[in-house]
Parts: sequence; C-alpha cells; structure tokens
Amino acid sequence: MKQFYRDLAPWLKLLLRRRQQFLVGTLLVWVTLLAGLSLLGLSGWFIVACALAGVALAAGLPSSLDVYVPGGGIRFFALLRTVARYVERLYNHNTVLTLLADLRHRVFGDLTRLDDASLKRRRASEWLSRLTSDIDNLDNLYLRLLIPPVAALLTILGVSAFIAIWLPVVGAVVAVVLTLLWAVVTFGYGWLGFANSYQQVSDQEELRRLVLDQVQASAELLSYQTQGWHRQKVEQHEALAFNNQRRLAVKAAMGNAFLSGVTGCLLIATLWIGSMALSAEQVVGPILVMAVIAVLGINEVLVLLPAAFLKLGLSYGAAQRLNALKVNQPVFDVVELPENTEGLSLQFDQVSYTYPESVAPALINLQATLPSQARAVITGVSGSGKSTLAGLVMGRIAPTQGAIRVAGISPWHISPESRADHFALLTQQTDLFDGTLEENLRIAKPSATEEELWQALSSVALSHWVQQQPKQLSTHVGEKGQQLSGGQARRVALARLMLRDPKVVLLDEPFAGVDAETARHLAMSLDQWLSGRTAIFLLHQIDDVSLLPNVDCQWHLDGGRLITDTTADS
Ligand SMILES: Nc1ncnc2c1ncn2[C@@H]1O[C@H](COP(=O)(O)OP(=O)(O)OP(=O)(O)O)[C@@H](O)[C@H]1O
Repeated sequence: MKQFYRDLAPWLKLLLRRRQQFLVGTLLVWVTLLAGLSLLGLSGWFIVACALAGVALAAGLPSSLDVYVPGGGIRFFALLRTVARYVERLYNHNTVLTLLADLRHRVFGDLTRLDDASLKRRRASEWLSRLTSDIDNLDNLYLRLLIPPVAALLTILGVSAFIAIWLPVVGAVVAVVLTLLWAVVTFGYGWLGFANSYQQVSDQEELRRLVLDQVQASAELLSYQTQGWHRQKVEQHEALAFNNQRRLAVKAAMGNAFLSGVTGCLLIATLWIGSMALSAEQVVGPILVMAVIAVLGINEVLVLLPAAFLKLGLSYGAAQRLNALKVNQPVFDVVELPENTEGLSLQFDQVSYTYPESVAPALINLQATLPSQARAVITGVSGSGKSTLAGLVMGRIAPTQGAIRVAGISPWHISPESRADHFALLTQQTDLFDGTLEENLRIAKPSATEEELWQALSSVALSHWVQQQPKQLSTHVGEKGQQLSGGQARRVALARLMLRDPKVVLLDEPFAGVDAETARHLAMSLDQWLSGRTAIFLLHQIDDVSLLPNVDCQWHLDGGRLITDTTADS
C-alpha cells in the first residue's frame, strides 16, 4: 500500500496543484447530480400530490393544491440541471486539457533529460506510448477516479439528509447502505480489477510492438516466408490480451449488476419502511413517493464508478512506467563553454563505459589526449566501441568510470545548447526529415544564405546533381531521405554539418557509400573545413591514406581498449 501511494504521489501532487479547479469541478458535478435528483423527486411529489388532490375532489372532499410553487421548483431544477451540466462540462474539460498539458510537459521534460543509452533501450513507439496512452491513463485518475467518487459521496450524504427530514429511519438506512455500497464500488472494485487492468498496460504495449514489427519487417518476413509464424505470435498475444479484457468486462458487468441489485433492494426497503410510516400517518404519500424516486435516481450517481475503479491498475501501471523515466537522472549544474574559443582539447582519463543492463564494458580504461585543433583517426572493427566513444565525447552518455574532458570540462556537464554550438557528429545512420533539401540543410543554420547552402552542397560534391533537379533546392528528400541514394543522403547530412561552426568534430565513416572520386572530393573539402578545429575520424579501417591528410594521431580501438602508440604525421 505504501508503495502504491509512493508511486502515485508525484502525479497526485501534480494534479492537486490545481486543487482549486478540482474543488470547483467537483462542486459543479455535485450541483448537477443534486439538480437531477431534485427534479426527479419534486416531479414525483407533484404528480402524486396532483393525483391525490384530484381523487379527493372527485370524491367530493375539500382539497386544494398550490401548483405554482412546485411547478416553479420543477422548472428551476430543470434549468439548473441543464445549465450546471453545461458549465460543468465546459469547466472540467478545460481543467482536463490543462492537466494534460501539465502532464505532457513533465513527461516530455523527463524524456529530454534521458541519455542516449537509456533512450536506445526502448523503441520510439514505446516512448510515444509514454507520451500518449500513459498520460491519458493518468488523466483518467482525475477525470474518473477523483471527481466522480467525491461528488457521489457528497450526493449520497445530501440525499440521505434530505430524506431524513421527513423519514429519519429511511434517511439513516439510505445513508448507511449507500455509503457501504460506495466503498465497495470504489475501493473494492479498484482491488478486484487491479491485476487485470495492470496487465492491460503491458498487453497493449506488447501488442503494439508486435503489430509494428509485423508491418515494418514485412519485407523480410515475406522474403523468408515467415510472415505466418510472426502473425501467429501476434494472434497468440492478442488472444491473451483479449482474455484479460474479457475478464475485466465480466467484472464490470457484475459490478453494475451488483450495484443495481443493491439499489433495487434499497428501493424496496425504502418503500417498505416508508409505507409503515405512511400507515402510522408520520408521512404523507407525496413525500414518500419523492423519497422513493430520489433513491431510484441515486443509481445514476454510482453507475460509472465500478467500471472506472476496475481500471485503477491502468493508471497505476502508467504512473509506474512514467516514474521509471526519472531513474538515473543526474542532478548537477550545467556549464557553458566560452563563446569564441579558438579550439578545444580532448582528454580521456581512465575512461570506461558499460551500457545499462550490459555486463561487459564497451570501453575500458581509455587514456589519451588530443590537443586543441589536432586531428585523430580512430580505427576499430565493428563493435569495438567507436560509436560509444563518440557518444561520450558528445556528452550524450556519461562515463561509468574515469573522466573525459573537453577544454577541462566534462561534456556531460555542458549545457545542450553549448554542446550544439561547439560539437558536431556525423553518425553512420543518416537522419533526414521528410522535407526539401533546403529545409534539411537549414536545420543546422536557419539563417544561412542561399549561397552558403550551395557552397555546402558543393563541398560534398552534390551541387551539380542538385542543379539538374527540376526543383533544385526545393527537391523533396522523402521520409528519412528515401528519395536519395544512401551516399547522397549521407552527403546531405555532411553538408548540413559543414554549415555550422563547431570546435570539436567527430566523423563516423565519412567516406562510406561513395565512389573513390567523390571520396577524394570530400576529403579535400573536409581538410579545409577542419582546419582550426579538433577532429576525430572514426573508421573501420584506413583504405586510402590520402583521404586523411594532416592527421596528428592514429589510434586503434580493440575490444574497447584504445591503443595510442601509432602516431601519424602526414
Ligand atoms: N545501446 C546499447 N546497449 C547495450 N550495448 C550496446 C549498446 N550499443 C552498443 N552496445 C555494445 O557496445 C559495444 C560497442 O558498440 P559500438 O556501437 O560503440 O561499436 P562500433 O565500433 O561503433 O561498431 P560499428 O562500427 O559496427 O558501428 C558492442 O559490443 C555493442 O554490442
């Protein structure tokens, strides 16, 4: 129970920061419910009173009835119910949208503070579901699990007190039975459906993952003729998830049946006790009818609670998953690198890095120094740790041991803005947006002139090709640059990088995917552009030394260890 509260507490605190809206929203729901019940009760009273007055007159007995006051009351409650419901919907929807914004802001903030290794541990679709369905489930906490039960309890107490004015015993019975019923359909049902609804969170995520795999990897599955095997996996999981949902639906149906059963019995009890009071002339007929109709209407107040509380596990599961985003988030003061620095030196001091959930370290005791404005080439076979090293230098992950320093400062501690200004990395994977060439280039420098864009394209031997395109700079590159060849897309990424003015540059396989002549062109452009910057080339092997002029250090990564004794002076 303690753990349950601890997991939900941060989100409840966030929701209750808007407690004023919560109170007004609850009050509006309460007024709407009371107006509805009052309308029902008063109408019942009025119809019976009219009928009795009519019967008395028909029997020749003197009888009178003031129809104006109750008639006015009925109109008042009818209007109040409509207006209160309208205002309540407007107000609570506004509150819910504000809360959604609060929640998204908080979760998005947590996501942006995650390091590369944590981000890579999950798929983009999983992060998306944190931002969408998990947040919606937490939002339900407010909309379905906080406001309705409070409004329902207040209504129960209000109706019981109202009945007790004429029928104290009935009022007491109604209060006790409905309060117990309220406890059962809230706490009891929360407990009853917890395991199933908690399971539903992971079921949905797993199902989404499997279906996405089925679609995304359809080409591979088709070529290996294994789409049936994978579809079977999806179907098996779907069946499990469906079973779980069915159990939850059965519980919800049983909950409603139980609720109707208890309120039905309460209605009979009210009628029975009230009839005894009527025959003892303690109460008049119309009042008894009003009490019975009020009890009848109370069903409406409670009817949504069982289904909402059966899904408590959904909100709890979502809270737990979102809480996990905060784990390992470091707390430190970020620093800025000086604006106009000439160059930045790099120092690795016994740096080791082990990925979370990995046993073997990816990098072991790296010891090296790269002076400011110097160039290094680091070679290493696939899996030797080159990308990990790049992630460390870029400050995307922090060393698990040792220290890495850029101009004496740990990159991990440098602000993201300052890092973006001073550091640049060309990764092996090309990330282009589904837009035009110009839009993709301007991401690096929105204020770039057209001349600068052409210059950058010319540096990567693409200007000629772009000039031949009908739309030139407005040529669409497609999603992830799919309308370009692999080599062209990488060159666009390189041109984008060259539009900036970073002091530390890391180039992961800059010559991959291009022919020998283009590679020479790139090497020449890079040589000029890298002058005055500190640079590291990350390569599997050196195929052509002439592509790497002016290299000061040549290092080799072997199984995560850096061998620095191969010094080149070209
Ligand atoms: N996100 C990750 N989680 C766990 N282990 C990882 C992760 N990324 C890389 N590794 C492991 O770390 C080691 C170094 O990987 P890294 O990607 O740095 O190698 P690399 O030299 O860049 O390889 P390549 O040339 O193929 O890109 C490998 O053993 C790899 O399995």
